[in-house]
Amino acid sequence: MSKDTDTSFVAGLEDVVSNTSDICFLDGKEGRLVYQGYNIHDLVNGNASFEEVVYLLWHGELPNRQQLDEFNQQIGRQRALAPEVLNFLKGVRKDANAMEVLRTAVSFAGIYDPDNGDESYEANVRKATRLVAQIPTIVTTFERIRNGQAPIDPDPELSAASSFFQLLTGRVPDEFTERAFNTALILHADHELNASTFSARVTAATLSDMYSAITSAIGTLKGPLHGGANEQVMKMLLEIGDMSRVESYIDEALAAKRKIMGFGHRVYRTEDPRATHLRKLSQKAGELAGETKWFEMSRRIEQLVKDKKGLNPNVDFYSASLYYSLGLPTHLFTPIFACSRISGWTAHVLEQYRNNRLIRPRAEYTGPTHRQFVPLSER
Ligand SMILES: CC(=O)SCCNC(=O)CCNC(=O)[C@H](O)C(C)(C)COP(=O)(O)OP(=O)(O)OC[C@H]1O[C@@H](n2cnc3c(N)ncnc32)[C@H](O)[C@@H]1OP(=O)(O)O
Ligand SMILES: O=C([O-])CC(=O)C(=O)O
Repeated sequence: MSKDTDTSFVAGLEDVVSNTSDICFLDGKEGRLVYQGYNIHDLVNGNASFEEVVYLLWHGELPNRQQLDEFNQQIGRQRALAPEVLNFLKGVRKDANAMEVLRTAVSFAGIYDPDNGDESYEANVRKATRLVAQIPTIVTTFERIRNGQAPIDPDPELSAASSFFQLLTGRVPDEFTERAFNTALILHADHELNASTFSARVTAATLSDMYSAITSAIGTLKGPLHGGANEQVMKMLLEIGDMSRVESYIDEALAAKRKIMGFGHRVYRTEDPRATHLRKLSQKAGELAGETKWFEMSRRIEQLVKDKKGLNPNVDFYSASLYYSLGLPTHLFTPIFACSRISGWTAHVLEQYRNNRLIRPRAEYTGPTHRQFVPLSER
């Protein structure tokens, strides 16, 4: 078959540049992650709030005091779910996968969004604000319902980090938990053209709506090669169970050519700069919880995988033991990733709408050509 394209096949689109973007700069050789010009280390060390980072990703500038107060109010006021979405959460099977519930609830929420059908840019910013506000409410409310607990009304005055714990447990978290969770939300907020963000942009580029794009992204984040890895890391730690079993577990897994979850990255060839913060927070959270074994086992796994395979931990590795030490259930780890990444997904969808072109790559055809059709009666 004649070839009508000059470009050659690149497995997994590795290093292929698909669009320009002002949102996030990733230097895989130096291990640098920059949101709209700000290094994540400066955002974390400067005690930025997650809300400031969301504003930065969407508008390209950090908010001043008045802009931040207004933005916090907008988010706080939009946390409550539409009754139809709440009823969906009450009716869905209690043993459902939390990411599947989130994916379906977000898709459902789009139908009841007050701006449904309005595709103006302003309406899309309002939809993005509702998504940032309501995804944590969906995640925490379903968790309570499935545990036989009554949903909790959101408190519009709380920060995103505090609100998550209040909606889950009914109590505002202590200072360390609030700070650690806020940091984790900042670190997961955006990451250039990762698989789920790309998926959101592909959907948006057909000029489909914001909720369709985010539904695509949630389905993509769920996979264990992407956001789903954080849950798999904790399952691995629990399965190993004890420091004495770490080395044999890793040796067996590597000998069987199984992937060690939370290691490796398509772009970073150095330490993932997010892991640097999450490692410290995991250690501190373990000390405060009075159980350091998950952190210590993680450190040992890190050493072994580095020595034996030359691989570094990614964002999903230390977030697992951190969340576990903060008392969060393992099956909420990937939905928590979505509570943060919704900021980056929506920033990219808005950017796609501002400067759109349909995303439609080609495949290199490897199947047969010119086969002779045989009628059904002769096959
Ligand atoms: C938020 C995020 O999405 S971060 C990533 C989260 N995912 C994970 O932690 C899952 C484990 N990691 C992986 O599967 C991969 O490293 C990915 C998916 C992140 C990147 O994948 P790719 O860039 O396609 O790299 P690929 O899978 O081809 O790996 C290259 C080589 O390193 C090996 N390798 C990569 N990651 C790992 C790992 N975690 N454990 C063991 N070996 C690994 C591969 O087996 C392969 O070896 P080979 O060349 O001998 O066959
Ligand atoms: O960039 C990627 O491929 C995956 C990742 O680390 C992220 O989405 O945070």
